[in-house]
Amino acid sequence: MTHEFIAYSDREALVIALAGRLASDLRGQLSRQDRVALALPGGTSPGPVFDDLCGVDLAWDRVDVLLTDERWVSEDSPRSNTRLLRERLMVDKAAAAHLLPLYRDDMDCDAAAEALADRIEPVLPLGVVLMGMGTDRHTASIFPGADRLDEALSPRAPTLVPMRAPGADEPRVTLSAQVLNGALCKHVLIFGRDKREALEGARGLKSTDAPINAVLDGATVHWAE
Ligand SMILES: O=C1O[C@H](COP(=O)(O)O)[C@@H](O)[C@H](O)[C@H]1O
Repeated sequence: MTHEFIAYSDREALVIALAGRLASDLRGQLSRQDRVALALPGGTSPGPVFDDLCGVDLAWDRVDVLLTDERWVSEDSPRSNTRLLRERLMVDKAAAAHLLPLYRDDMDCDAAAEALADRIEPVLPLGVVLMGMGTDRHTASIFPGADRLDEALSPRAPTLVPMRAPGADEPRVTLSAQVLNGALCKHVLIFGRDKREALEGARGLKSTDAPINAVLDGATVHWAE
């Protein structure tokens, strides 16, 4: 399994470099094709990257933005990843991008997964993906011990998998490892010594114990303390 690991001097340096890298990946793909799909994580880490990325000059009207995963909570919840995207990415120049939400308030996540997947599939494969990781080594909402973990890791996985896990506070939907791995450019963002240790400790573990391992091949990991 090969991935590149970049350690930055501090978080600010990481944020500037990563936003620049995502922008250049997007520009490169937009120079060769009409549209690009960009998948982004939620949680606590990516907000500052979104703050920088949203102001960059590129053909945002040709970018389809989606989440790597969503917590099944309405958009007025502070835990909503869609809310984070709307507030921190879909502003400034990036407001011209097309957002494909991973949440519906009229259904539970099991009933909605297929309908949401129908809207995502026309924009696949992903052009660029940024993923996060928890200290339990979950990525997107592919958690160790989750009820549909094997399905989310399978090469025959559906696009979007509903997920419940002991480590997740609420039901989720997540892009499967197959969809995440289909991206032309893969990046992982992690902050803090504990996450670096978790990543190093994942070496040699099965993906069921360390789901991050299922998406690391060919990825660039961006880390700062
Ligand atoms: O719950 C989630 O967790 C991961 C990691 O989040 P962080 O707060 O530790 O940065 C995130 O990548 C994922 O999108 C999110 O739903």
